[in-house]
Amino acid sequence: MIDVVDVIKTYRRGEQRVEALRGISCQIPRGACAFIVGPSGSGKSTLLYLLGALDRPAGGSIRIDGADLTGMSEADLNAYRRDHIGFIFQSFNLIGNLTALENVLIPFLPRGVSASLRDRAEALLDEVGLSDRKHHRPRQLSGGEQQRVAIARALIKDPVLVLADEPTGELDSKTGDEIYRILRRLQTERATTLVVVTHDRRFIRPDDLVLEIQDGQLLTDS
Ligand SMILES: Nc1ncnc2c1ncn2[C@@H]1O[C@H](COP(=O)(O)OP(=O)(O)OP(=O)(O)O)[C@@H](O)[C@H]1O
Repeated sequence: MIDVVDVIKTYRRGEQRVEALRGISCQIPRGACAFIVGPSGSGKSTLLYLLGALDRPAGGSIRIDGADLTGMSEADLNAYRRDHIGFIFQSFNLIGNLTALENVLIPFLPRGVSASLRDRAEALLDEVGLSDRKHHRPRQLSGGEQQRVAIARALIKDPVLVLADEPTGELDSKTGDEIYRILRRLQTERATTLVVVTHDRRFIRPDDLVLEIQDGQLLTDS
């Protein structure tokens, strides 16, 4: 369960203060699929980054399965993000000179890769339909294939939470449909919580949680 209470985020832009989030409260049940929607500049990515421990709120609290992100030291926050949260970005963010398999293993490269971990990475690439692309580099892969590598990379650490920021924003609609099919299948199989920022509401299903933001405030939470 993700528990967000009265979260505030303010940015400085020169002399100006931008109130990106103005008291957001919501709960996302474990294993849910939640979509953050709203107009451009409303605070969607800001909320996603706070949930992903990439930044800290100026006020309020965020708990994930009881872990209080807002109370953590910088080192603990970095470790929490590294070990428990998977990220999927619009522009895939793969490392160009590494193969698909090596990209999936990135979260573990600094700590060493065991044979069983390598097997797990290969199995994940099989699951996202890239069995015959494991040793290709990103430039040899289509956008949809690159995003599938990114999905495998997000899942390799068995995260409690997967965050996706416009995951189909750079893909055509057919490829986008495919990416959501894969994401949802893997999320359901693993009972991982998935939170997605999108402009495209056609991917939202009736059982999903919809967090609609406008001017840094939540309009609805269901
Ligand atoms: N690092 C930053 N410094 C200053 N202002 C920022 C920063 N990041 C975001 N903002 C501002 O905070 C507000 C919310 O931005 P955010 O990126 O969260 O919106 P968004 O809903 O994700 O927008 P979009 O749909 O266009 O990506 C905007 O006014 C934006 O300009």
